[in-house]
Amino acid sequence: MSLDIKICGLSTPDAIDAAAAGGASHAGFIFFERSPRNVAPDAAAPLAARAKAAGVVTVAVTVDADDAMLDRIVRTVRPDMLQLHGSESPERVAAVRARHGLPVMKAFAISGRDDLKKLDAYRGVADRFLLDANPPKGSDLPGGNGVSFDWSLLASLDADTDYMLSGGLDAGNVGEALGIAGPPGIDVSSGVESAPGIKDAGLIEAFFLAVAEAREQRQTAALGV
Ligand SMILES: O=C(O)c1ccccc1N[C@@H]1O[C@H](COP(=O)(O)O)[C@@H](O)[C@H]1O
Repeated sequence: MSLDIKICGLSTPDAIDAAAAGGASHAGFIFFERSPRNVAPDAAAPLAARAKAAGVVTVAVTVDADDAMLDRIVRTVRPDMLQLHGSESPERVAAVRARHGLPVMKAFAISGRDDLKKLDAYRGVADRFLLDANPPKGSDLPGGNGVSFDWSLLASLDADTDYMLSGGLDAGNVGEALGIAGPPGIDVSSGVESAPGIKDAGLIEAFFLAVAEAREQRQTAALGV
């Protein structure tokens, strides 16, 4: 089974290259001023072009952005996909998708089974889901907090739900997350940073190695070797 891997919060050519070299399927760029990973559209444009040239799908991450901001990002950065990480309604997701003609990944904060029911109103509207942890109390950010949720909750998701598992992943826990949830995609940001907003090529490489190791182990176990 294939696995999409998104490295999020990229802001330098070196980090793009490390993500692409490791085999990232998606590269995320944060357009949210309060984030230490925030990039201006003008600065993100050449980075996104670099990721695209390496065959990586580019994702613009926004939080309750208005049309003017989304217009500017789409015009300048030309992302392949939009990630809506705020409290966007199903109607807003549909409107954004129609206005820009781009696939939309809608993010949800998960802390219990009831949170997964919220996805239902977005089925057939969002192209994909991103399931993240609830931000810790007092956090200024809706994502990128390095916090995980109970991955076993995902066992109750419909098998055909297309999502990325996100929140607090790193090289040390991604194998366990894959084993418990078996997601179609994973997303990491602070787990591959040496400090908030500073991506570390060594940590990115370690993350991909941990994913490869875990997948190999699962394959071996499935074959009963
Ligand atoms: O990373 C941010 O600063 C951010 C800001 C605003 C919205 C979303 C953000 N990040 C998203 O959250 C996930 C999880 O991050 P982490 O791995 O727990 O640090 C990240 O991949 C982004 O999609």
